[in-house]
Amino acid sequence: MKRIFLVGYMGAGKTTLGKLLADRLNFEFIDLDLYIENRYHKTVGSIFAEKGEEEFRLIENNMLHEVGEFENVLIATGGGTPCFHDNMEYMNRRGITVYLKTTPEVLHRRLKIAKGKRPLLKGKSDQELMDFICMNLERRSPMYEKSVLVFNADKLDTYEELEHSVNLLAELILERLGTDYR
Ligand SMILES: Nc1ncnc2c1ncn2[C@@H]1O[C@H](COP(=O)(O)OP(=O)(O)O)[C@@H](O)[C@H]1O
Ligand SMILES: O=C(O)C1=C[C@@H](OP(=O)(O)O)[C@@H](O)[C@H](O)C1
Ligand SMILES: [Mg+2]
Repeated sequence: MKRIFLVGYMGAGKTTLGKLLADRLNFEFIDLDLYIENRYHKTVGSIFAEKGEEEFRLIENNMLHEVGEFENVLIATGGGTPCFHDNMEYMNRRGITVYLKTTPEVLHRRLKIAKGKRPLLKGKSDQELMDFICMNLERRSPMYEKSVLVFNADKLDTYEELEHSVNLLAELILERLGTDYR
């Protein structure tokens, strides 16, 4: 079953780490948000604004089921993906799920500078952002924790840290896949 799903909160590093990890494992990289944006010719932000979150979650569910049919792919999901519809169960049936786990403090530091293109965070003050992350992460964690693998993704800030994390995670996944792709 050569299909990997990265899950975790916004800012956990699914997109950043995912790209490098896919290269390392020789898997095709798919970012679910980008896949949706290409298909709908709209940004995630404008889908939220024009159709609302409920409609976005239906689109996300449909597109997940589409990419979940592909082989040899590493899919970076959106932070909310595991928390709606049958998505988490579906991913666990279709491949290896990996939870990129991060503390609220690290997420806050990253998202402070990257909240603009995330509709759920837009316009929040620093304090509001911290409160939202803590509350929302607590609610979502039980879904993330259903992943097959859990990986600490707090250290992705420098190139060295990122490379180290990619190496560690690649080892973990290769072990799980039971096949040597190196
Ligand atoms: N090149 C970069 N320069 C500065 N910060 C970055 C860079 N790449 C990622 N980050 C930070 O790390 C966070 C994690 O990025 P991302 O991979 O987009 O997370 P996710 O896909 O899980 O939401 C970003 O929101 C940003 O704060
Ligand atoms: O957590 C969420 O509900 C969302 C996370 C985003 O993806 P990232 O986790 O890549 O930021 C994107 O799918 C959308 O803005 C909603
Ligand atoms: Mg992302």
